[in-house]
Amino acid sequence: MNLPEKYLASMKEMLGDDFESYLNSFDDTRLYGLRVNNLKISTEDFLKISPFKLKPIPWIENGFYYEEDDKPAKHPYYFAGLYYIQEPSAMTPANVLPINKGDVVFDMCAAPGGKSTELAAKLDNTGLLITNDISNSRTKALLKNVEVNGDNKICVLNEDPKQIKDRFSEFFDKILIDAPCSGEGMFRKDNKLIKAWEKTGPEVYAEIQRSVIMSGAEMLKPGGMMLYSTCTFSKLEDEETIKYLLTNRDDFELVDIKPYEGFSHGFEESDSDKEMNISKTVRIFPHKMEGEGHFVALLKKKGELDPDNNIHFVNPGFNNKVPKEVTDFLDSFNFDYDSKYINIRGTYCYLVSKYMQEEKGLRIIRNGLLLGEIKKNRFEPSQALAMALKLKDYPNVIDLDVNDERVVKYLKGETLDCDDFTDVKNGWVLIGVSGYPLGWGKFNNGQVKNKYLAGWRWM
Ligand SMILES: C[S@@+](CC[C@H](N)C(=O)[O-])C[C@H]1O[C@@H](n2cnc3c(N)ncnc32)[C@H](O)[C@@H]1O
Repeated sequence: MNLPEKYLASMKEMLGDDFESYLNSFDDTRLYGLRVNNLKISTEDFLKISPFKLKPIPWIENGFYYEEDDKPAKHPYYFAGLYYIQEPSAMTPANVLPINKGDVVFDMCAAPGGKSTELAAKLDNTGLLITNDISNSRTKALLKNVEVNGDNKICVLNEDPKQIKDRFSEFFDKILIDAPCSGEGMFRKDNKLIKAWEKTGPEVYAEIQRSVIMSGAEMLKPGGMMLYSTCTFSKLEDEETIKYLLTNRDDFELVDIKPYEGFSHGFEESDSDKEMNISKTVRIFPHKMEGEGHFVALLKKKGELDPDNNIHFVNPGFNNKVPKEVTDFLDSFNFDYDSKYINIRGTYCYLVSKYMQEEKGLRIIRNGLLLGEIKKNRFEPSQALAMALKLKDYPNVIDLDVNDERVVKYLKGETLDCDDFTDVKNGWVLIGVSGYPLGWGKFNNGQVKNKYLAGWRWM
């Protein structure tokens, strides 16, 4: 592997005696990780049904290493949203940021959703998660991932944080900034990032990171917590970004992160670094533990946030009449909703978190859970709604065994013969795999017309 001279020199300076073992780590086998989606399944239950050779990631309760030939992205449970595939050290930020049920949370640089899906699982469909990315094309993958995950108290935005910081001033209880960075920690995993580093190095990213973290500081409530992370080793992008924040905002302080034997401390190089407690930040190095590389800093904004009496902005609700075909459908099964928060936009219906601001002036990719579409006085439930349900909540279900060949046929968009399901009634049917929803079908005398979202099909 050809690493840039300038990069090697900076790593040598940073690591000293450890430099050789860092270089040797490029010969180690690549690490693959998956994180169980506890919104849908407990880690214990997942382990009972997992077909993969898993090994626990010691510092992440719901994280596991898998082996390359396991191919978890080609398994029906992946389509059911039971896990998210993620590099092990990248699981750390969302794991470290403490989330309470009911929190209003902002994931500022979120696409494709690796951190947001875990934050949403911790929220357990309470509160609000605003998940944002500046790149419009990347928000498409973000939306898909939060929908597969089954999240319903979400809003996906496509904004530059600078543009919205005044509007969301002191709005959030928790903020996660997984900043755009030069990606040095991913060099082992992806050679393309080395070329990109040569074109756009730490200096360019450091400027963006300072802007993003300062916007985050304004949007956090006093007493709230903010997590800053990168997947790079550059001090300029890591410790220096935190020092920039702490120098400019004396209402922020670093907080201890639960230790793990493989974690390294951030570099504390001067008296002022010591005063700022820079060593409370955590570095993950691939020669010290089984993770590719990350930097994580947990910060608190001074003040008090009382989890039992936390005041949020509450939206008065939408002033639209919800058509009867929509409420008839939603009332036909076990679904908890307040019709005041159903927003009708054209033919589409959304269930929005009561903590979300008005949409006007925001570049919204999705506000709330897309419930479905009204078509000629009929209601068609959405793929996102199917993913947000539990199979037991819907009365008309075809639950296929994971080894049943009809599961893959369904995911490929094919019509299914299901006359062995004698109890199923004609009409909307929720198709499941071994107890977990995959999507909708229309049952008609033993045949299922496939309603799985075309863009999500198994290829
Ligand atoms: C490291 S990636 C995020 C990965 C994501 N958190 C995950 O775990 O899947 C950084 C993201 O920041 C976005 N980004 C770049 N500049 C930004 C800015 N000024 N504000 C918000 N997002 C930005 C990029 O488009 C990119 O998707």
